[in-house]
Amino acid sequence: MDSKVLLDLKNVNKVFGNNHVLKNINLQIERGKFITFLGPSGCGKTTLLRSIAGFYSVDEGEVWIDGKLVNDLPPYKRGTPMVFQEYALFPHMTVFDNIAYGLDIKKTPEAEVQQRVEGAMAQVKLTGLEERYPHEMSGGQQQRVAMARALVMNSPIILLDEPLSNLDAKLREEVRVELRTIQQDLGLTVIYVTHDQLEALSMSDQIVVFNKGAIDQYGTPHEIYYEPRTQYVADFIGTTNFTEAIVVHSEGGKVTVRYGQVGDTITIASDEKFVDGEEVLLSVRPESLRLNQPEFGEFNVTGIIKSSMFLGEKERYFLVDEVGKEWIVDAYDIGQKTFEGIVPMNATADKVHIIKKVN
Ligand SMILES: Nc1ncnc2c1ncn2[C@@H]1O[C@H](COP(=O)(O)OP(=O)(O)OP(=O)(O)O)[C@@H](O)[C@H]1O
Repeated sequence: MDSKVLLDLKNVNKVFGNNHVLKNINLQIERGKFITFLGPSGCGKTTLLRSIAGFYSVDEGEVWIDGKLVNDLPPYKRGTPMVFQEYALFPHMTVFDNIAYGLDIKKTPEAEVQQRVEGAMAQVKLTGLEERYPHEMSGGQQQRVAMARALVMNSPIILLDEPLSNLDAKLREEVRVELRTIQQDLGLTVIYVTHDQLEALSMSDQIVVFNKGAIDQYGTPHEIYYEPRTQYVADFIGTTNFTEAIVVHSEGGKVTVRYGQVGDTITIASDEKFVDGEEVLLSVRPESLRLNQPEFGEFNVTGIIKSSMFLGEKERYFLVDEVGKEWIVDAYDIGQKTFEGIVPMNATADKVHIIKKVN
């Protein structure tokens, strides 16, 4: 086994009654990475996390942690602590006691508990706050206590299940940065569950996108965003425009497609195999489109601006093309200028992604 691989899931299946919740999950996670399980509610993220931690046994398949098959081991023997929503700190215990809890259960000698808790507190920069109670700490500090509680056990993997979901937007952003910094500084392997796309994109080394109990894509944030493998992934991550196209020619990683009413063609790079005549989808991100800049990109669409919306850092335009299809175009740096009412309007894109259709 490759020693870089810390967690290896082989053909994992989990069924609740007649609900097939995890379908043939195959996944390898490398040491020292921040991995995010991303998907809408009910797609199986938590079930997989709990199956890794040992709270659920899998119905089929194998769970390997650090080269060891752990299918039959209970949670405390797997050493993969989970941090839940609200961090599950004990409100009546001091920070020190909260962090020491797992060691106390294992009847660790007192001197060792003292030393390890102090070490973990120093790692997450909480030294000096030993005697505080959770309600006397900020949300970010509580998150760090929860991390220290996992660190003190010398765990190979830390599992976090939507740990920021109860924080307000501003604090969430702060704690995100903090969590990522701790993970990188200490070289931890973290699996993080969220349904928040921005959170996944901004924190992760790799993202696993779940679709109804199966993995649709496993890749870096950039790959997931710019090279979504399926329509589902493209749609779930951020906002995009889809349009139908037909493959005219495909050779050497370059695919030429025909699209739109006029039958324009464009050549797009892709690792996937396509055949001539194949029906495909094109995905064009709103920020890849530029209004009234014909030289900007090869892909183009013409229509009428129906409405616009001010979103702070950008203005979002809704353009309706000749066949009544609506396109979202995001324009940055335009100040007070507005394109509303100008007809016809042309938008061009420099980045277009091609996606296989699933039948
Ligand atoms: N203990 C259980 N018994 C029966 N069904 C369960 C159990 N746990 C989860 N499920 C079902 O399995 C499916 C996946 O749930 P899971 O919690 O893994 O999804 P999720 O992607 O984590 O969603 P969320 O973000 O809402 O937690 C759901 O249909 C859920 O109802």
